[in-house]
Amino acid sequence: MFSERLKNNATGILNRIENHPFVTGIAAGKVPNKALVFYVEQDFNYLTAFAKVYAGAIQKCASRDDMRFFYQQLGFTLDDEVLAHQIFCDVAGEKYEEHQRADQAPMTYLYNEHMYNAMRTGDLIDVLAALAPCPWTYNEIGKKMISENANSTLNPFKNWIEFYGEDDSVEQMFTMIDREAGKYSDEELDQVEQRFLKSCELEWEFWEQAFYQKDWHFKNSN
Ligand SMILES: Cc1ncc(CN)c(N)n1
Repeated sequence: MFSERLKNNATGILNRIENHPFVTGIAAGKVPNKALVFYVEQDFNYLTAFAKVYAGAIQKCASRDDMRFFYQQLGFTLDDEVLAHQIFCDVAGEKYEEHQRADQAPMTYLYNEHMYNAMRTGDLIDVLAALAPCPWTYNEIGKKMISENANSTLNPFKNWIEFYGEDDSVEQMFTMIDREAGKYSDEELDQVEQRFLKSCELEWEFWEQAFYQKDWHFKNSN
């Protein structure tokens, strides 16, 4: 299966994500407030772009079933994922409403443009490959934390861990990717794989950016 190849070739990156200090901090129930706030501000921006790419994907669908999947996921991104941001804000003692207008930091810009590029220039499989690492890596992170009992009632991130660890909707994306893959040559599938791996790398970059609050170097220089 093509999706197995994608996942296998991303194992190294997934491992680095699972061991990133932001992510191990969630499992341990301790993440610096500055990192949580930077994450929420950037993720609000990222999820807005993500929702627009889901909307773009609908235009590339041949069936109503595929359209419905993206439509439902669009609702999840716009409405349900608010919960994950709210948890981070609660832990940091911040009001969520005050963190929804930040400019894009460099990696948010890069990740958003990477997804938009797939939507503008690619087929359905390209869009799926660029989007799937978002739900995939979070589901893997959450499942691992649950398997290690990091979701105890003592952990303030318990609901965050269960929210992502129990959302396996990405499996439908991998099923669609496998169905679509049959239509493409080996060379074309190599390109699809590159889109997937770049998104996986950008997932790691996104944690890194928030943990160290990496912004544009010359943002406040004039
Ligand atoms: C950057 C990023 N990647 C993934 C997710 C989980 N949907 C997220 N909220 N933000």
